[in-house]
Amino acid sequence: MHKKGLMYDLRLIIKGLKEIHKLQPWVLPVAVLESFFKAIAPFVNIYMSAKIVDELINFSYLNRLIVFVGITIGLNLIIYLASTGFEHILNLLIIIMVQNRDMVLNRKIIDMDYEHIENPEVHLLRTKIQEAQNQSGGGIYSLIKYFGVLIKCLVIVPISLVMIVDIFKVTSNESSIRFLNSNILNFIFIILLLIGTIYNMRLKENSEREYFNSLNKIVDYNRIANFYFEKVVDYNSGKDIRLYNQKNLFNTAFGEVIGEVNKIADEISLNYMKYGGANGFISSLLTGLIYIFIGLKAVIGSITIGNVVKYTGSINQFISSSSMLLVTIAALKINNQYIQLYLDFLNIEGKKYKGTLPVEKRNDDEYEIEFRNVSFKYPGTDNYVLKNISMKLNVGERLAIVGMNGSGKTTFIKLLCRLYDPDEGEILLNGIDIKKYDYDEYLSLFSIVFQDFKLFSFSLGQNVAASVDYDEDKVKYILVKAGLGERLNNMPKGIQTPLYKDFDEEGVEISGGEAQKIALARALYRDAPIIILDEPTAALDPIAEFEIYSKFNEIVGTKTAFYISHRLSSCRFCDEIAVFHEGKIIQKGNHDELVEDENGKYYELWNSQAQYYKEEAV
Ligand SMILES: Nc1ncnc2c1ncn2[C@@H]1O[C@H](COP(=O)(O)OP(=O)(O)OP(=O)(O)O)[C@@H](O)[C@H]1O
Repeated sequence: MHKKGLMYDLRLIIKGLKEIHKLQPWVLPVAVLESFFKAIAPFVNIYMSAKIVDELINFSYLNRLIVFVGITIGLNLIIYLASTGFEHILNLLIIIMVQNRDMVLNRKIIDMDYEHIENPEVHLLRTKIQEAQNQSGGGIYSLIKYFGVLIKCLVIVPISLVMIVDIFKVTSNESSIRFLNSNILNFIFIILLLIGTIYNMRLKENSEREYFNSLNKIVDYNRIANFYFEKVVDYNSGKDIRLYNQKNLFNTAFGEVIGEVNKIADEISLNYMKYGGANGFISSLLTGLIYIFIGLKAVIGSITIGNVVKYTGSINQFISSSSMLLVTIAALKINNQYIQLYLDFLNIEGKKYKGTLPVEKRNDDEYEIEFRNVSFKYPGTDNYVLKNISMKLNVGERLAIVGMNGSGKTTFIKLLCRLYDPDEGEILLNGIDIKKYDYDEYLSLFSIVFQDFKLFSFSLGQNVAASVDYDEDKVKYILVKAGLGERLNNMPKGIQTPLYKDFDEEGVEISGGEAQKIALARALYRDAPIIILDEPTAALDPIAEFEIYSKFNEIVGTKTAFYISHRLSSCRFCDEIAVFHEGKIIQKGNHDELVEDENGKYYELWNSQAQYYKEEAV
């Protein structure tokens, strides 16, 4: 929880401005210049109009009049050119700043420790930032906008005060007009003006606060609505929605959210009517008051007619800018919550210990891996998913990991490739704790196919090589090896064919089994010394599965291999099988040894599957 208060708000605004400066160093100076020129523009006209009117009334020299008109036109032109020029530059810079901001956020996610990616709180934080941006530009974008308005108000308020101050000078003591030219009238005017202005400011501030609060609520509902929308348009969810007739479920949930959003939209309109009406009324009173006061001063001759223009214009500028100043401060305070989200996200720290030790490059692929008393529970949970795991995998060996759903097999692999670090115990590579190795070098030892692998809407070749540039012959060779030769021949652009139709109409849709073969090919292309396959054949047809198994030794070669599967028959070719149960390794050995232990879990699992095959065969 962050401590709130004036200093907190100020500090946050400064931090936000520093971020803006990092994203695009020219945005702030250009915003200041743009606001400055916009702020002084009305005063040039107010001041020069007063001069021209006075000159017209006391007409003496045409030349002077021409000079005043010339100066007015000239200054207007310069200020117009400067302010529109800076406005254009600023808009361009803001576009660049926004792109850089998105890049910073995306890079942060890509570089983040994996455990943060799986953390729903981090996900929620990122979604909230995105929603605030989509909804109202909340965050960095709004900060630069409000900053510009703030500068403009901060320039206008003192200038207007300087321009007004003369009106309060008492110039004559003539008894008939003494009251009209007295400090008492000035005092009454100032008090009425202040009361009206402050009241109007409060009204505007309240109105904006309520508006922002309502927007804030909409951000939350929009997040939910977007979730449903994404699911509805996603063709993968489309099947389930239709087949299980979940249309009503979605329509009702969507309808409820839209209903809530509409309620808030009504609130906003009501709020505008309520505050807008009151604000308009007070503003009219104030304008009347100003004209009466200045008119009286003109009637008694204490100010010139030209100055009537100057004072009314300046007072109006003062009133509108001072209330805008307050509104902007309120808006900045509200925007601070989004700035805080942005900073919180950027400040998510990597907890992973990053070692520096280079991994020994071995031509013989002699890498030995040992788990020593490893225990682990997922962050934010209390249950150990792995308990006191100890095992050693010798060079070139194939280890099969079997066990019931949720017994910890995938988690074991996640620890091995340091997506998480163990809470207790250590994992060793050639006798050294894997944390000590340079992380990227360590990861380059592994070719992994997870069961929930993802392919992307790039070309087939780029998917296999996981890179923009690649060795085409090698990709083709490996695709054939992974059993995708025939499908490749049917692809319109061969390995250049884009996968999926997200970005390219010529993209091809692929089946689950084909996707699995491509994922396998990606692992093989990497040619790392340790290969990990998590349910690599689950989506394959029996023939493809048979082909992969029969080529398994050829595919794996001299590599060390970890192999997770629920099909025990496919684990028989492994040197060792580890049976996981409730986070522990309860049995170890090769198939023949394990199947002999009639009281063991492996025997139970094996028989339940074998029985199924036998029954099928009958
Ligand atoms: N990110 C996570 N956060 C919290 N708990 C998790 C997370 N991922 C997995 N678990 C839990 O850890 C346990 C082990 O999961 P794991 O995926 O390792 O099992 P598995 O043996 O691979 O299962 P399966 O055979 O179904 O793939 C499960 O109870 C699961 O709910």
